[in-house]
Amino acid sequence: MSHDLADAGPGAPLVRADGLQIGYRLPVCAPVDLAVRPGEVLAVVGANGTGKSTLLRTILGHLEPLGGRAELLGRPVDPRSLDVRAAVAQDLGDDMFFPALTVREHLLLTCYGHRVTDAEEVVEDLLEEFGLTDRADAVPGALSSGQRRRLLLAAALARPRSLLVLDEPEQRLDVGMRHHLTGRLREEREAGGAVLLASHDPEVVAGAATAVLLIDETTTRTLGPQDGAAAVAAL
Ligand SMILES: Nc1ncnc2c1ncn2[C@@H]1O[C@H](COP(=O)(O)OP(=O)(O)OP(=O)(O)O)[C@@H](O)[C@H]1O
Repeated sequence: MSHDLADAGPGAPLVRADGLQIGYRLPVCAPVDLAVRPGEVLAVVGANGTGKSTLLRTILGHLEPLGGRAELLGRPVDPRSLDVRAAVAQDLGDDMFFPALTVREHLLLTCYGHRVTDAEEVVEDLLEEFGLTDRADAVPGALSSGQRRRLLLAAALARPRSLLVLDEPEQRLDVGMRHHLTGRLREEREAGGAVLLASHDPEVVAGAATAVLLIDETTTRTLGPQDGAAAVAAL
């Protein structure tokens, strides 16, 4: 799963923010400090509209920071960098597909693009894991919303990565698949991967996170997984 990092030494944060101000001309929340190292899962939580998606997009370089600093792989964020694209898998929940490619072809394309050996086997396993085997020859337009979400997750997991960034991956999943996702994220960290995710799901937070960042307009707080899950449940 893991990809060698050019500059980051062992245990160095794969993603880091210092006094990072995020928003659209005006900040949407308090400045953010965070670091995610190999083997850590940081869950960003907060009420609707507090800026979780904005934070992930800024850290990935899709949005410019309003102030402060963000780093990926120990360097200022550059989403075009080959190292970043090779090391960072992401699923931000956007239904972005090639309309004429099937489910299986999307996953194979992802594997080929990232030089996955035994791509066919990897893809068949992911189809099975995410309950998509029966839909492998369907095009995205013919899928249900939940099936499209599972395809996005499967695609993020089909490729090698050192850092996985997920925006509310539990959305549109049934209880069983949310439970599976929790275990999958735990396995990711146990294998030395790093995960940064936004979540509204107490089970995902309690079961997978190693730390929780609670954000709102005026403050940010770092909590343990159990307190973080309780904070999510109380939102
Ligand atoms: N493209 C945009 N231009 C201007 N404002 C935006 C844009 N996208 C989001 N916002 C605003 O920024 C704030 C933070 O939105 P964001 O989507 O980051 O919140 P969130 O915490 O992810 O919310 P949710 O839990 O509902 O997904 C909200 O007030 C939102 O309306």
